[in-house]
Amino acid sequence: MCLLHIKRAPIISLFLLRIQPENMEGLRSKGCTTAETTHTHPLRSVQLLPIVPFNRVFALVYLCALLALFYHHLQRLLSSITLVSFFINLILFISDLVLAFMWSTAQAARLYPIQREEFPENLDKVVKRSDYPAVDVFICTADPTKEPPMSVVNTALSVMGYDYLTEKLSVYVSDDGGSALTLFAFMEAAKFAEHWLPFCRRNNVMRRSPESYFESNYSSSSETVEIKMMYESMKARVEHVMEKGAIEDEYITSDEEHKIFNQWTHKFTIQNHPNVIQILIANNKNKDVSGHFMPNLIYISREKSTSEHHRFKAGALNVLLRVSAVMTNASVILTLDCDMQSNDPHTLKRVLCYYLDPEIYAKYSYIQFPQHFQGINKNDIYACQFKRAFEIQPMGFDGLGGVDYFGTNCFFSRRAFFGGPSNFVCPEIPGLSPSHEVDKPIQSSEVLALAHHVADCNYEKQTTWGFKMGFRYGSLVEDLFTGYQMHCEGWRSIFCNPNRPSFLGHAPISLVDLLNQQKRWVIGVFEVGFSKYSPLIYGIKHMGLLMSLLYSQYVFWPIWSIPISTYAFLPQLALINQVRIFPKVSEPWFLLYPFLFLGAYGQDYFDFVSAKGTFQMWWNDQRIWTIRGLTCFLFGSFEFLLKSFGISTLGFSLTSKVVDDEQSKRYEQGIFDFGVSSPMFVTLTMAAMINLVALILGLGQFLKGSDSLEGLVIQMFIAGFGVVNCWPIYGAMVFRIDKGKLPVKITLTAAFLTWALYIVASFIFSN
Ligand SMILES: O=c1ccn([C@@H]2O[C@H](COP(=O)(O)OP(=O)(O)O[C@H]3O[C@H](CO)[C@@H](O)[C@H](O)[C@H]3O)[C@@H](O)[C@H]2O)c(=O)[nH]1
Ligand SMILES: [Mn+2]
Repeated sequence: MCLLHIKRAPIISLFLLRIQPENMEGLRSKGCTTAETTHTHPLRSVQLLPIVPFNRVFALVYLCALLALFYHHLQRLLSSITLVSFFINLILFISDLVLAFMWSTAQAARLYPIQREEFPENLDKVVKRSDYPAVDVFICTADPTKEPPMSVVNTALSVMGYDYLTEKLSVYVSDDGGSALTLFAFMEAAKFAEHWLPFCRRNNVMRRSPESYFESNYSSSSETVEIKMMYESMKARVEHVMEKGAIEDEYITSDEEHKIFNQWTHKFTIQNHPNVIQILIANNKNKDVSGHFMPNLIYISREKSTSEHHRFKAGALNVLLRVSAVMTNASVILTLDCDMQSNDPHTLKRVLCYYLDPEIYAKYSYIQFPQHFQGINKNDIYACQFKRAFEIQPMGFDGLGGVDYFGTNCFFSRRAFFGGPSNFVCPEIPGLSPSHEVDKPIQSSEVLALAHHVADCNYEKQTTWGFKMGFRYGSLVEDLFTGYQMHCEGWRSIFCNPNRPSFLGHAPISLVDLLNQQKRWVIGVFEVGFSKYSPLIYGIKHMGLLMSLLYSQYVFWPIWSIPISTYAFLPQLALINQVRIFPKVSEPWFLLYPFLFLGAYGQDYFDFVSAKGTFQMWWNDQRIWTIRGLTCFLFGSFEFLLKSFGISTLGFSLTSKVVDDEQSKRYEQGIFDFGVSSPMFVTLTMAAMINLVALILGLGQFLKGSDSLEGLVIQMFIAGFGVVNCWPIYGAMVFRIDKGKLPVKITLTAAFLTWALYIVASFIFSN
């Protein structure tokens, strides 16, 4: 059976097929020879992006310009007369070296980007519905105050509503917050699901999270009014319980429920408590109001003990992997964060367009869908969409051998958690093996006893969980690390980006939340980049040059802060002191600079708009890139250093999913939100001040008609560019009075430090 149909861009592809990386081999050989036989019902196609030839030629041209630049750099470095000029030249050289390295990593994504398409409508013509594989969904939550249970419940309902064989679907919820309130919300949700699931089926609802459905423009009828009332009353109960912080007796309706909540004894704390595993819906038992079986719904709060490291989300996912192996052991696993929801009930069919092919199942470890977000403001001022990482570069990764794992919206083959495709790592008990057949109902006492055993917090001792099996430990970005390790083991992966987003989620919408989130990522990626698994040492041996280069872009992500900080301060300080550090307009070397700048920015802009971005979005995206360079990249790197020296330990600081009304109003209006006194804002404000001062002084000289100006054009341009980028900061510093303005303390600290920097720089430059 061949389910593959390769569609290629003409002419160039013939050439490209010869030089494409071997990872595409599987797709190619199978596709070419057997596509014709099932041509009438293809399930998928692959296409090379037409931009590829241009990308390759441009990469060559740009490379030549870079070589010229470094020749010029070396020349200047060797001809430096004073120590000061030597150091300035050295800093510029290092910064440009980092830029060039990051450029080369980005090229890896531009050499072979592919786009896939699936045809789930053909599925029924090729396979019987009863042959569909079982699917286990993993949803993680960790704190009921930062991740409101109602929103987690909506996530679960949205996937429980998948258009699939309900007897083959199971939803596992991991609650690292160990909260009875979250469990209460899920017990309510299980009751509501009896009405909600048949309602969605009958009305062919596309967004099966009730909250989003009722926010949308649905057509009102007596049925919708009724179900909405049911939903609102459930929501009111959950929110009431949340407000009280406890479940009052009137909300507990049976002895069984009493027994469940009695597990929360006075000794029960978040850091120290026994396992709670609760089967809320069992698909062999519970039926919805229309008589249909429902998907399994299982709540798990794994055992925690202050003496055992719980390994954050990766630890939670590994518990889910084992408990689900004992209960249902589905061959396909979906991981979902609690801030994501299904936006398309037919997504599983799309996944089957790949996984029904045993060839694909044997070689590909996961199918990653992009993270799309709702509630992003018009121009995405904080660049929350991460278009480059979630949409553009994944196509490049995919063409080379496999997209990285984003931590959510990803369908794994269970087998991939147990060693490479040709190197099976056997779990310590046979009941956890991906090939093990579950033959007992999930509520049976044996199954439950084993489930409790494998969820114990010391179960992993003396096993290879987290190192050779399951989700990987050792990095705060367990997602990137896990996907990376799988690629090193020889797995490939698929990027699937349908027109209608399959998932929609929430991104942080306050600047400080965003920077803190990315500070955690910085630490996490460095934990990979500077480990023995670094792509430049380990990866290159296992995945080849291009894949490891591309991964390097992610694991060395924070080193952007070297060139960004240099270009945010050095040319400006030199300009203030009338010191020239770039070529004059009349020198031929001058031309390199506009070419390199416009070339990089232009290509980036093109990539961005090709992924349905707008000019303003792109502009905001590059602004946030510079802001990151001056804030979370710097501070995260520093924290990573402290951690490496054993001075501090770092945890997974959850991203808050709650915002106040004023904050979201400002966000909707596109106004930057500073508000809190984060030290990260100090460096940012300093850069804003220096750039403004440099530009004003530079313009002053210009009006005076000073001779030296010809040499300072590049510096003037950089300061001007800096000022335009810092625009929102000046407003927040001086003109605004709302709560989101820059705190006075920050402005004053930054002003003092800027002044100190200015004095020191003047002293240095005058010597
Ligand atoms: O000890 C923990 C910590 C977190 N989580 C869950 O992990 C998910 C992601 O946490 P969040 O605070 O939303 O982090 P983000 O930075 O928004 O998440 C991105 O980055 C993470 C890695 O840092 C990935 O795990 C995520 O999938 C990816 O979306 C949430 O569902 C949490 O409930 C746990 O289950 N246990
Ligand atoms: Mn998140």
